[in-house]
Amino acid sequence: MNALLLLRHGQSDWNAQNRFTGFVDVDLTEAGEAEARKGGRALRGMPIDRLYASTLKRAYRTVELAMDACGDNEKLRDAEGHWIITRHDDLRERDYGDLAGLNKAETAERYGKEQVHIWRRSYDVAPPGGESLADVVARVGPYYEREILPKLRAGETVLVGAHGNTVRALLVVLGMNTPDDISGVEIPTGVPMLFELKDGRPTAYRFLDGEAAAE
Ligand SMILES: O=C(O)[C@@H](CO)OP(=O)(O)O
Repeated sequence: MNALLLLRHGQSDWNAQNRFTGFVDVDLTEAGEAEARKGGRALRGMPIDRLYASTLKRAYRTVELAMDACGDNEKLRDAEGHWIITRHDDLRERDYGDLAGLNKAETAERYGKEQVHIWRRSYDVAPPGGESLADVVARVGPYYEREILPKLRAGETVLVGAHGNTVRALLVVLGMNTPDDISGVEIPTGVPMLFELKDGRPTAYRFLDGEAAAE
């Protein structure tokens, strides 16, 4: 049985500092690296055929660390021993535009909690100079249909290393959530999500907990 696996990156420097990140290419914290390894342990025994990630290092480094901790899957390494990961800009985090780099709590004090919540969690209101979740759906959806869905239909198990808002966008693309109820969905860092498939299309998902798997 094949599956789709989504993995939000581990904690980043700017997650830890509570700053809007978006397209800014910040690295993982040590805690984020540990989360990635823990997520990888939860993937042990999964017959993974293909790896995808965004072009941002917090996403592809999470996939690399998870795969290191996962063991096996040697066919997914290149001649130099690096993990073969298809990286694409369409899988990047939502562009936070003018908010990138700002502290989230300070921004809420300045513009009001409600306004900041709208920028962060509404479906179709974009933060100034940035992308709404609907914009992210419009770039992630076609990439998924074009690149990933055919692999699932061919029977492959695919791991995608992504971001909070690209995972949320994919939940809409996959029909797990709607534009109306996605605002209440938060994605934990470094915890793999396993999607069951029917005719290559995801029908349901659950989180795989690394610690439980390690025990
Ligand atoms: O700052 C960001 O890029 C994202 C993810 O960390 O933040 P938010 O959860 O507010 O959309």
